[in-house]
Amino acid sequence: MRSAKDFFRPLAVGAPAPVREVPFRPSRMIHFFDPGNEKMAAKVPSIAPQVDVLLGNLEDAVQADRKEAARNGLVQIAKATEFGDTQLWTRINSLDSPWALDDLLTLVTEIGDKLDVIMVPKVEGAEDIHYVDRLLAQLEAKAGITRPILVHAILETATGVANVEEIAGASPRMQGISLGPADLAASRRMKTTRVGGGHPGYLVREDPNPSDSDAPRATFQQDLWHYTIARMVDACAAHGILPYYGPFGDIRDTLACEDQFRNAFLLGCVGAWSLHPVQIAIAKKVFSPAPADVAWARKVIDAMGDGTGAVMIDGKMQDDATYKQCLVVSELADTLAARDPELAEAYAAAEKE
Ligand SMILES: CC(C)(COP(=O)(O)OP(=O)(O)OC[C@H]1O[C@@H](n2cnc3c(N)ncnc32)[C@H](O)[C@@H]1OP(=O)(O)O)[C@@H](O)C(=O)NCCC(=O)NCCSC(=O)C[C@H](O)C(=O)O
Ligand SMILES: [Mg+2]
Repeated sequence: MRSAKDFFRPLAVGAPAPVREVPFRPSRMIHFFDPGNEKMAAKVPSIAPQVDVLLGNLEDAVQADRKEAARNGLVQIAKATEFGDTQLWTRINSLDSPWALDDLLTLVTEIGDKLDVIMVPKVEGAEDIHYVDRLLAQLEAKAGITRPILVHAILETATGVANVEEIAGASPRMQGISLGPADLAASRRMKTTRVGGGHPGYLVREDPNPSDSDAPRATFQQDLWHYTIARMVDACAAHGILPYYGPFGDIRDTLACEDQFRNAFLLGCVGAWSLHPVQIAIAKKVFSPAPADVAWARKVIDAMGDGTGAVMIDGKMQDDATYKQCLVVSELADTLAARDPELAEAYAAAEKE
């Protein structure tokens, strides 16, 4: 067994030192595109400034005979594009596929200095992260990369969910985890045929009316993903990494997409995937705290002084714990406002009201 003291030592001679804390950079939307698709690739220069993260997807949704085109397309795009503050991520093929090794070999040696995070699909346990961790260190050393590339796992098998805590803590490279509801549904043998979102059949029904057994009984649709997201959020928080809702496949149902994203935001997620340009604005809106909430949080922080004790504000009791919640909202708002001048203005205006 390796000593805990070795955790922050490079795994290969010449590789950069691992990070001690995951940098919190805005990542409200991880925008997926297929780098081998000419139409999507042509949109990269205009989409990059609108999104927090641009992700060149090499895995599912890229046809088997287009895998190399996608990989090479990403190399070309990364070399030709100046991304500014926007992060560049990729999703490699799954570790048991014929493409994963070449994905890593090519991307790290060709564009490793531009890649912030590598998303690894279908992660089942710490051993998958350990494999990627060592290989990345060797490739970083070979390519002369000076800052470590971080790793993001997708939670999309029943085994992965069972092992989510060990995955979250498997390496200092771990940046975050996303829910992969489509593969997870298949892995669990759920009887859905969707990518994320709810299902009208997954519901709770109101009790019968004792005085009128024929009276209609209301039903309430439940969230299929609540358990998994809550578990993922706890695992991520315990290990200081970031949780994300994954994809919402019904592109036209922007309202339900917004609801799913908001549930995830309220439960602790910092972002979601956007699969189509129309989902970018939804994620931006949902994963940026509302100006009124930020103004309230700042009012509580100002009133609470050193954050201890109890006070009443507008009829509501505030104490150390609400102070801490308000710090979460206010600090997130500060980070996002530093990237987004419109948001900064909206927060400043709400504070004056
Ligand atoms: C979902 C799509 C296939 C829809 O594409 P399309 O039918 O072309 O949509 P539109 O006609 O509305 O597109 C309008 C224009 O916008 C471009 N476009 C579309 N999507 C993107 C994008 N993501 N980035 C950039 N540009 C985009 C179109 O090319 C049109 O251009 P033009 O004709 O010039 O105006 C498509 O959106 C798509 O493929 N999206 C990505 C899908 C994807 O990445 N899927 C994988 C992630 S989800 C997953 O893997 C499941 C998960 O792992 C799990 O297990 O849960
Ligand atoms: Mg998947």
